[in-house]
Amino acid sequence: MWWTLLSVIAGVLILVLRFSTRRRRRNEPPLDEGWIPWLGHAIEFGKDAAKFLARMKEKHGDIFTVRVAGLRVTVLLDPHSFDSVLNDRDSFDFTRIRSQVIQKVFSLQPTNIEPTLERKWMEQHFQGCSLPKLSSSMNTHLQTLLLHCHNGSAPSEWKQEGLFDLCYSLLFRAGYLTFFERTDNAAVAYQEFRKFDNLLTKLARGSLRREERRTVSHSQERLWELLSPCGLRGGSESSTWQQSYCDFLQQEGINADMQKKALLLQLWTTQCNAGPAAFWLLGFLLTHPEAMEAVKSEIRGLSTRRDTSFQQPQNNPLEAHSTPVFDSILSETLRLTAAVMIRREVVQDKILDMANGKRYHLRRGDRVCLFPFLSPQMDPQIHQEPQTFKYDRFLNDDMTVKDEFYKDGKKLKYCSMPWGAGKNMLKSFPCDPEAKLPPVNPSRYGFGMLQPDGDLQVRYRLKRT
Ligand code: HEM
Ligand SMILES: CCCCC[C@H](O)/C=C/[C@@H]1[C@@H](C/C=C\CCCC(=O)O)[C@@H]2C[C@H]1OO2
Repeated sequence: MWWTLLSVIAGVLILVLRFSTRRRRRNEPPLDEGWIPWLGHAIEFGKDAAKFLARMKEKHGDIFTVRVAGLRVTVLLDPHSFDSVLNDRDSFDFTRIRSQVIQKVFSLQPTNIEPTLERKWMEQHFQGCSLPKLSSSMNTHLQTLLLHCHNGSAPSEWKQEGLFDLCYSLLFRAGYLTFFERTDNAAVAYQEFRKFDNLLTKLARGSLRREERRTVSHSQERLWELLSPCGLRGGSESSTWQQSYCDFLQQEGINADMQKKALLLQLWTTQCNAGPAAFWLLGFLLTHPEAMEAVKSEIRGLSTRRDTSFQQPQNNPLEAHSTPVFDSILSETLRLTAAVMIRREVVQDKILDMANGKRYHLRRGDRVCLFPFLSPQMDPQIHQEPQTFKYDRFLNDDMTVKDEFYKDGKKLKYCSMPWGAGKNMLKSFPCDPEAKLPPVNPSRYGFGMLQPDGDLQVRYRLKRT
């Protein structure tokens, strides 16, 4: 009896292994299936994608195919060859992957909205004439929040807090007030947003525990509620970005339930990167006195100029002037901490031409993934000592912005890709002067700006000017 059962199980296992594994064909990239049936490398990938892909790069080179949760993913790590993928929209599609992840994370059903129509709407509301208005409103909200961030204590008194929470909370609330104009609930929205954002990578990978699933559902419900005025117009003349977006969705036949879910997607995409980016930028400055001195000196130089832009609270002087030192520090921060994954589905068999002349056959139904964080951003051939923060890495000797970088003697079109492939006054100190920045949370590779594992405690107060 036992023997029969065991041999049936063994037979099924052999069949699963036989049909779920694949052999590498001639002209295909090196194939690494991993040893766990079906899952392949999914666990290692989800735990720390950068570490896993660096190990695979070491083993196979700039292109290889790995098995991840039933899918074959061809990873391309040669930035000179990125355009072979990015410029071929007939063979590589991103709409299906995007809708799948959006459905999983935001419960948003795929719609028939033409992607170019939505992009056009976004451009109209975020770029061109709309941008200065948004930017000025953001600056005003930031200043107001900074003046009131002392919860009753005098603004000039020292306060201690984790820098990450300080930055994320400030940037989120200012962004929320700018886009959603709901003055009553920004702090509550932030609390719920952080709970949701903390579990978002697990939600996307389908690895939430039961308790975590409850937390996510509860935060989603609360956020939908907070964002929900779609269709329940307050004043008929309401002209917020939020109302206008809902009108656009309504015209495209999207019902009220989906509209509020779409608003949460927009809240997340517009707010999930700025706070963490501000944290890393300030964190690097606070732990690198030389960089702090250089940027302060650049700003002092600007503020002694005889112009009025510094006197208008709604203006951000950095927007109106050339600030190569600040720009270099920002580029260096993003090089080290922005980690998007550019994923595509291969929709027809394709011969991929690499910049070195090699050609690889890619199979229809597989996925392709570019991970610019590993290369170009952390590639030692492109950026010397890539793990080290060098504030002047993006500066030329004559103090102009440096944007020429090389790999294999050839100039790179992409030397850092924090923005993916789309077209698209506070005084503070670390509490401990020797403090180091916390390491990154490795589960967030692939989801935009990285977040720290831990925090950097700072003391801060508003500086009298
Ligand atoms: C350092 C800060 C930021 C980084 C690193 C960042 C990065 C990105 C990346 C990688 C994408 C995906 C592009 C693609 O699909 O190819 C994206 C999309 C987008 N970002 Fe940002 N972003 C930042 C800040 C912001 C801010 C402050 C806003 C708005 C207030 C914003 C609004 C958007 C929007 C609307 C999209 C399009 C989303 C979509 O396609 O549905 N981002 N961003
Ligand atoms: C999980 C939400 C998908 C949002 C889609 C939006 O177009 C992209 C916005 C990016 C987002 C990148 C992070 C994760 C995308 C995962 C999709 C995939 O695996 O292909 C984040 C906000 C914007 O920049 O960073």
